Amino acid sequence: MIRALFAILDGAGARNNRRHLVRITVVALLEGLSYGLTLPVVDALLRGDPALAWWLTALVAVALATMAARRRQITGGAATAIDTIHSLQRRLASHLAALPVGWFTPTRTASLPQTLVAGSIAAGRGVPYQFISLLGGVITPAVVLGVAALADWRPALVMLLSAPLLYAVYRRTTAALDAVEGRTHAADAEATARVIEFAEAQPVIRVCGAQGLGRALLTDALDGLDRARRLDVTREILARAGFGVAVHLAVAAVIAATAWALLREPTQVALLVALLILSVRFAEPIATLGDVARDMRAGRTHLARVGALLSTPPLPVANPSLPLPVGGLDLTFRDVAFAYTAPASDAPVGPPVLDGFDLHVPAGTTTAIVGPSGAGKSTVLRLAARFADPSAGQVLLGGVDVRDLDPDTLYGALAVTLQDVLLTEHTIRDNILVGRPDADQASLDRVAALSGVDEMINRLPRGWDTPVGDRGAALSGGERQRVALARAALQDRPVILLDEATAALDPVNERIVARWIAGLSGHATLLVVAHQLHTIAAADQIVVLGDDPPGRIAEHGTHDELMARGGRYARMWGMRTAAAGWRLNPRSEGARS
Ligand SMILES: Nc1ncnc2c1ncn2[C@@H]1O[C@H](COP(=O)(O)OP(=O)(O)OP(=O)(O)O)[C@@H](O)[C@H]1O
Repeated sequence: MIRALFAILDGAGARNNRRHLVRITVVALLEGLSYGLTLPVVDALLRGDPALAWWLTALVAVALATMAARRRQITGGAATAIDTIHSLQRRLASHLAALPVGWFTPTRTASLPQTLVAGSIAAGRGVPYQFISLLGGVITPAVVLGVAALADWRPALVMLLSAPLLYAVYRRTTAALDAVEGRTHAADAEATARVIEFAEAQPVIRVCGAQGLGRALLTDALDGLDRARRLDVTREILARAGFGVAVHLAVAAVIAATAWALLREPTQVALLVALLILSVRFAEPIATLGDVARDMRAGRTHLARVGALLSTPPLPVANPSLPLPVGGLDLTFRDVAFAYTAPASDAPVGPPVLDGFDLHVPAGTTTAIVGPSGAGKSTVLRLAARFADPSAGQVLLGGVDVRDLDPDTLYGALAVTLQDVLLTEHTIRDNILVGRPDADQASLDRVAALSGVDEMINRLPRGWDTPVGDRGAALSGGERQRVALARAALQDRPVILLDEATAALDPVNERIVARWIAGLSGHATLLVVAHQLHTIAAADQIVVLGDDPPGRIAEHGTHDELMARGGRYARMWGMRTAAAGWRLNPRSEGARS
């Protein structure tokens, strides 16, 4: 555990905890000495030895020193724990911010609160609270053993022999419990992910009448957790009982050895009594190890998780000092291949989504990507934003491979609006200001007008100060997209990536997106994934991502060029235009207007 703890501490944290280990060691030594002094005191008392006064004075002096050292240990322990928790949580937060976006799968995300909170608390408690028992359980008996050896070697030898045996029992029981704890945590994370999924999917589950299926998935996960916990508790009880029996057997052996050695020597009765008292003192601190075993085991598991998280490599940057060219930036995909991989391994989970994909978006121009659902349009944007890296080929921003750019440089050049708009539980103003916190009201008004947010502000009673609710739940899909568009426009970045929200497929939002694109084109390099062809008809370049062969551009050109060609794009346009003409007629449902 100590290795796991020091492996995750930074320099200052390690120094603090090392200093505190010294305090604990001093207390444990003094405690062992005061236990040990009971031997000469009892011996002198029973013999009527005049040296009793000296031994008593020594015992009182050591007891006072122990009290003072313990006081220092308690105050120092609290400060060490608080500092450790605080600095570790900060490190974990900044490490998380540097991890690749693809790392955040639902199961990993579900276990994060436990790793962040329970993990850092375990690190904080490790030395100040758990090592007290651990070191006390080792150092204090060692001192007692030393004192016993000075009086008589036979009980001391039994104590010495029992120590490795007790240690072996302790290691064996904790190792078995570690394995169970690991399984419990995995079941815990799985159940948490299922609970979140179950809660979030409620509307779909109810509308589809799939309550039974939803509940079955949830109860399966909870049953798994229940089984793991039962096993955990059973093993815990057996382990504690086993260790307790081992400690009592050790005490019995010491008492038997003492009695066997000294009972036949009537002159040594005083020493016999003193050694019997000492043998109990020997076992006492060891027995407490059993009590803290669960805590220590849980602590070790939490520390291992924190260690694993901290050792997850951050987004690799090949050449972080490379700067971007000043001014407009072009975006190039050069012979890119990409397949999604399983979270736990690098094994592809399906066929390549992109294969031999080439695209050049000149600086200051607008390129739109269209194509059938699942063709890989959003994936192109994810690669441009480096939410994932291609398995082959390159994505170049301003001529520089995005893998060579420090994340601050890369994200300093990009504004990204995804299909699933992410808003935080603050006001409309706060959510837009995330893009540029120091922006003035004039800038806010400008982007609000460009993104259709002005209409919302005028309509909503609290205007700019309207809370958007949990993840923007108080706004419609189209309204959420408008806030996100305003945020991206406020960022004023040379490159803007927009994945149109399918939740905003209505003529009003379509016009808003078209106006937003027109307002920014020429000022920034725009790459837009479009679900509404009308929003991107004015784009400088439209690329159609095909599914035959998949992951490649089937055709590209301007709207007029593609229409004149009469290929895929023209067919898509024709279908969308035809679909737009359909409406429900009260008299003949499905009739064309
Ligand atoms: N995280 C993921 N893990 C595994 N496969 C994924 C993941 N995300 C997307 N895919 C798969 O990759 C393919 C391309 O997905 P992508 O989201 O890029 O398509 P799209 O063209 O944007 O679709 P849509 O128009 O429906 O949004 C799809 O087959 C999809 O199932």
